Amino acid sequence: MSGESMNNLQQSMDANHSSFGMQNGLWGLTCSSKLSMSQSGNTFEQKLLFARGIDTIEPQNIEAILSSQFSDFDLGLRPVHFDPLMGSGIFTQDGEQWQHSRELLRPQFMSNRMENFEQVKSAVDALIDCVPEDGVVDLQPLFFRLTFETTLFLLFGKHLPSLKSEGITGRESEFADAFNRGQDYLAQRGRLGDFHWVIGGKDFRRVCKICHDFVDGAVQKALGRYDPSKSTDSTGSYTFVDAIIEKTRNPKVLRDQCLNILLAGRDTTACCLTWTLRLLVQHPEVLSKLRREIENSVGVGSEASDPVLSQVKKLPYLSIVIKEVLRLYPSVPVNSRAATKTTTLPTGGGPDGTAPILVRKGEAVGYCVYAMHRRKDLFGSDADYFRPERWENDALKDVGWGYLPFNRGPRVCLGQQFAELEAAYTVVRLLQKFETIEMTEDKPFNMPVGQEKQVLTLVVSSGDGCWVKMKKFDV
Ligand code: HEM
Repeated sequence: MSGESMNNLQQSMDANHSSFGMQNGLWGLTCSSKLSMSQSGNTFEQKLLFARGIDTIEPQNIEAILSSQFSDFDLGLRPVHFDPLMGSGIFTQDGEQWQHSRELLRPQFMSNRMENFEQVKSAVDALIDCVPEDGVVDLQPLFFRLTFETTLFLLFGKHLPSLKSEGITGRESEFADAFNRGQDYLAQRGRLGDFHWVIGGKDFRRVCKICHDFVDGAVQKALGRYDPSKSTDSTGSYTFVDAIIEKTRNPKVLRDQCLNILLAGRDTTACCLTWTLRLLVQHPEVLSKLRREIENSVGVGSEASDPVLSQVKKLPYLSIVIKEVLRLYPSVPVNSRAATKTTTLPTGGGPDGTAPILVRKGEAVGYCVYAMHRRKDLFGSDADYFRPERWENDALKDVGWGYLPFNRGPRVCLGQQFAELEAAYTVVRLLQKFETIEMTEDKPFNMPVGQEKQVLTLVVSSGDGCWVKMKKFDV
């Protein structure tokens, strides 16, 4: 992971009043001080050269762009920025094309197949086996490999070309490296807005080709084994790619949809897991409370049995821990849409910033979930702190559009259920297997929450990884 390293997103936003919408693309955070801005509470109008845009952390406005005025907005330049790597898939489409993809993919996410969960289990076991004897390990790259492997499984099942027998958990594959680099390029293109074409040289073309060749190989295999007379393939299993093949055999369409899901599913969950472990280690009282919950429900120690799906779903403290992690570190921290016609947003205009605000056709509206999730008027005076208990007894039930880790509205995340389950299961297994998880002496992370080094690509990951020392339970 490379990308833009910064002390933290919030500081960058405060310093610049942010500018996450000006690029008329996705996650286009700029760091310019030459912007002309008019500030109205939580919504800002910005001008850069001839472009005007709106940035907002106002739930009402975000609800408008994502739901109540859905047709007034689209993805802006995202499809153009992402095209060389991702082509046309659910993540880059608008209008009828997007609707078609959503209808195609939605049933796959709904059918919560046990086979997927079994695969998550074996990938987590492999992760645990990667922890060295002395227990000192950076968990962040391991989480990235875990979610890469599980998302690939979701897409292709066991039928992957060129993966070694031990799976990609054993080594970073050429494809994984290329996909990482490709995403860095996409993030840079997003930040450059109309000038995205500056990024797109030989190396970018090379990584796109590696990714395309790999996915094309898996698609060809799936096409080869497809039997139209059966609703499962001839080996009895049924994967995302099989489902899409029932609607189209066009290899480019299949490649694009698969890459789009891989993009959506991998880094988001890996970042969630990284921040979860960092926050737990930084807050031993939360870690102990969580450990007690797991001990009392599914047991801990070398003899503890692998939890079943229904047990993982019924861990109330774990569920608010993950909720709180995604409040402080929403995997997609910055996002944007562009107006398809001249329209208004409910608030942010007029002398006191409470009147509707104009958005002209083509202008971008950026929204920063990261900053919104730290608003003290929404989450309390201790909003900057990690305190899962704030979610207890439905205390935040009225926060509505103020809490948005998975988006809402027609384009709400399709993988939410899968991601929550994968993250919860991984945490349970780690706490079952390891008696202690703590900071290392060499690389402690004592910075106050939010002030640590962060890396912003399409997601926000940790700039210092997640170095911990873990001790297994005695056998
Ligand atoms: C903690 C983990 C995750 C988080 C925080 C997350 C968050 C999000 C967000 C914010 C969006 C909206 C993006 C936009 O419209 O601009 C999104 C969309 C999406 N996510 Fe997730 N996601 C996670 C995991 C996953 C996983 C594991 C998958 C699939 C394997 C997935 C599949 C999708 C898809 C297909 C969309 C596009 C939906 C559409 O445009 O209709 N996500 N996700």
